[in-house]
Amino acid sequence: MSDAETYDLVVIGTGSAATSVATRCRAAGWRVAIAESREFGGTCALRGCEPKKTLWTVAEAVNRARRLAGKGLAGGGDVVIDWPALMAFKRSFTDPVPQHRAESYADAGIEAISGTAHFIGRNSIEVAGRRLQARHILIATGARPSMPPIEGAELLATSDDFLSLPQLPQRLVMLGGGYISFECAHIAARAGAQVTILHRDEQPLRHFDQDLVRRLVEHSRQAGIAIELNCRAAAVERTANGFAVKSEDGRRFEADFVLHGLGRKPNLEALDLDAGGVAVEKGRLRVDRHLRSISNPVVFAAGDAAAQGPQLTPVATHDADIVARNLLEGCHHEPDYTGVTSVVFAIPPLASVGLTEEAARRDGTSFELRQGDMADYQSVRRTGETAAGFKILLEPGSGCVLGAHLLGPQAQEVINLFALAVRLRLTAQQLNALLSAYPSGASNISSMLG
Ligand SMILES: Cc1cc2nc3c(=O)[nH]c(=O)nc-3n(C[C@H](O)[C@H](O)[C@H](O)COP(=O)(O)OP(=O)(O)OC[C@H]3O[C@@H](n4cnc5c(N)ncnc54)[C@H](O)[C@@H]3O)c2cc1C
Ligand SMILES: NC(=O)c1ccc[n+]([C@@H]2O[C@H](COP(=O)([O-])OP(=O)(O)OC[C@H]3O[C@@H](n4cnc5c(N)ncnc54)[C@H](O)[C@@H]3O)[C@@H](O)[C@H]2O)c1
Repeated sequence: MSDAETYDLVVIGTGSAATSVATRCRAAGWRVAIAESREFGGTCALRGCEPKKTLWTVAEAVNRARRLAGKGLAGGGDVVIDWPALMAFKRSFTDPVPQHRAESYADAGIEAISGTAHFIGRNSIEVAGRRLQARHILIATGARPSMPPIEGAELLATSDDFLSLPQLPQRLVMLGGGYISFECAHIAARAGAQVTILHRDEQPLRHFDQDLVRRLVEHSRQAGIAIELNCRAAAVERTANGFAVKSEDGRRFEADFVLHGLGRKPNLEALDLDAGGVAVEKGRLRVDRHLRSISNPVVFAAGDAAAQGPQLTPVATHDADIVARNLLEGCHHEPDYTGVTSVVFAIPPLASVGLTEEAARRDGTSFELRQGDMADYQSVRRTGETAAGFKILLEPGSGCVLGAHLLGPQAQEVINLFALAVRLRLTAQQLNALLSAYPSGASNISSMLG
């Protein structure tokens, strides 16, 4: 073991919650080290949003070609996904990331270290046989699949495995009706696989508007995805030619690949937080409203590891901004998760920002509702898509946009305008003042607001 090296900041992790803190502190003249146990780049760039969106883009193109077959697109019905070529295309985005990150750390003068970091004292980290002493430490270690109480859970494949499958298996069973299962199911189904989602209750994608979720479930079923509700996975076992999943109510599902879509939890196990005096409760770091450990003021947390907002990239980058400002300007900044936008990249996508009708009713918040089906809108018909709808919640009196929920071919883009409205407390009237390009997804907003 070498003597301790001293730093102003040691960052653990190289994902969306980590890098900008390291680069901003380094730009301010700080001595900074960053440690990573896997390839440099984190989940979003290597194993999450980015590779998933590449696969989704091709699956969506295939879906669109099939839907437009006979509507001027000759041969559209014959378009298929070439899975190995799709994987090669995906790797053209992901493969360069680690090297690129390593070079940018070196250019910035940040010491980048490969290895799993853990605490050896309140302000000391050990990684790759080196002891690093730091004025500040940032935990940005992300999340990992939770270990569910399912017999044979070690047989489950993860989203990492799905996103790098060399060949697509024929029969896939997805456990859990959340983001990962829906997104992977829609991609795999368009690539010709037989897909089943098992969800434990009646409300898959439970943070989304449930009327639109029901519409998406029905549409997914029409696209050939079997969705079993009230079906809690209880056990997985190997069979002669694959796997079998048993549900609590005794049903059995055969598969070649069984995906874990059961939720992710902060990735803290390897850190030896006790050695650092970093308090944890029920698997979550205890941080104050400045994202600082309540038990060790040296330590900050951000992103999925901090688990203060939803496990999403915009939350991780927002946390990173707050931590960088707390480190560089004094510790008085707090994250504000108002108007965090979220999209399930199903086909078509389902998007959401702000208050849902269900939450408003539960909390007794008054609202005016604008809702409707958009399947007949020209912008939707032109894509051949048949499932589209919206629901918007407005504050009575002021007309401020409290929440917006969209299903349809351009939902992932149009939702951002509503997100701006929710975050800045814009009114329906102000949103209606938009002179949007016509025809476009955004030009439907005035019809939605009525
Ligand atoms: C399949 C999938 C699809 C997703 N799609 C979307 C999407 O479309 N939109 C969206 O907003 N969000 C999406 N997310 C969520 C998003 O990827 C995460 O919220 C975001 O990447 C979290 O960033 P982070 O920096 O907190 O963690 P991460 O990016 O996970 O970075 C943590 C890093 O820390 C490293 N690490 C962990 N422990 C140690 C240790 N002890 N020592 C050293 N290094 C360590 C890990 O190897 C990892 O690289 C998706 C997630 C998944 C899994
Ligand atoms: N597009 C995106 O932004 C995106 C995509 C993928 C992942 N993510 C992030 O990653 C996180 C993890 O994704 P996820 O899909 O694993 O989790 P999730 O929390 O979205 O969904 C997990 C679901 O599994 C269900 N479940 C739990 N145990 C079950 C059982 N035994 N049988 C059947 N169902 C069961 C739960 O009710 C829950 O609805 C998400 O919460 C999200 O923040 C985001």
